[in-house]
Amino acid sequence: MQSAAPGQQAHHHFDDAERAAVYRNILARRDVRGQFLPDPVADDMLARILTAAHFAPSVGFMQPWSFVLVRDQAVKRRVHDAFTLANTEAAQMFEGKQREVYSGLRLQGILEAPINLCVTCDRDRAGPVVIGRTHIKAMDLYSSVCAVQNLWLAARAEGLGVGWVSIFRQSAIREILSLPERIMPVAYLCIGHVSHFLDQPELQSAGWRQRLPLEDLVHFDHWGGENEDAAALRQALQAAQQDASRGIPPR
Ligand SMILES: Cc1cc2c(cc1C)N(C[C@H](O)[C@H](O)[C@H](O)COP(=O)(O)O)c1[nH]c(=O)[nH]c(=O)c1N2
Repeated sequence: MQSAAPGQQAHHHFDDAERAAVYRNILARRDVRGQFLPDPVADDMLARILTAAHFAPSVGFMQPWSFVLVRDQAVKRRVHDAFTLANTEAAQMFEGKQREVYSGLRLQGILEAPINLCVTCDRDRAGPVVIGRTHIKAMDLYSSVCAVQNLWLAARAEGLGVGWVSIFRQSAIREILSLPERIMPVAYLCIGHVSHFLDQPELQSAGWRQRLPLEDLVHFDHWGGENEDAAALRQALQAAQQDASRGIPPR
C-alpha cells in the first residue's frame, strides 16, 4: 500500500483502495433505462448525491445549477408524453435498418424511476460578467453538466441508477416544469434503485455503436500531430483501455 509522500497532507492522499474505488466507480457507472425498482430513495441518500452535484466545479464559482425534483406521477406523465412525441419524430430521422433498431431501443425510465430530476442552469446567477466566462458564454452550461456527472458517479456508489433523457423539445420541459426564461433545463434524469447494473453500455450491446479506440483520439501538439513520445503513450492507452473494458482497475 502506498503511503502519503513526505510533506504531503495525509488527508489529501488517496490510498490504493480509495484510488481503485474511484476508477471502479467510473467504469461501473451506467446509463439506466429499464432496470428501475419502485423502492423509494431515502432523503439522506438523495441529500448526499445532490451534495456531490453541488460540489462540482463551476466557472467563476458561479454554481449555476438548481434541481427540480419530480415525484408527482402526473408531472412525470406529462414529461413522458413529451418524450413519446419527440421519440416518434426522432425515429423518422434514421433510415432503414437503423430506424428499426432505434424503435426497439429503450431510451428512458421516466415513469418507473421513483425520482425524476431536472438539473438546470441559471444563466444570470452571478451577474453579467463572470470570471472565466467573459469570452465563452456557454461555460455556465458546461458547469451544470459537471454537476450532473458528479451526481451520476455518487449515485452509482450509492447503488442508485441514473438515466439521462434528452429526447424532448426543450420548450416542453420548460413549460411542464414552469422554468423562468433565464433558467435552462440542462439534464432530465431518472433516478432510483435498480435490479442490476449492466456491464456495458446498452447501445454497445445492441450493436448500435462501439467504444472508440482511445489511442486514435489523442493528438500531439496540434490536431493530427505526432511526436517521438506518441508510440509509447499509444501503447499505454491501449493497455489501459483493455483493462478498463475488462473491468480491471488501474495498477
Ligand atoms: C448528454 C447525454 C444525453 C443522453 C445520454 C447521455 C448523455 C451524456 N444518454 C445515455 C447514453 O446513451 C449513454 O451514456 C451511452 O450510451 C454510454 O452508456 P453508459 O452511460 O456508459 O452506460 C441517453 N440515453 C437514453 O437512453 N436516452 C437519452 O435521451 C439519452 N440522452
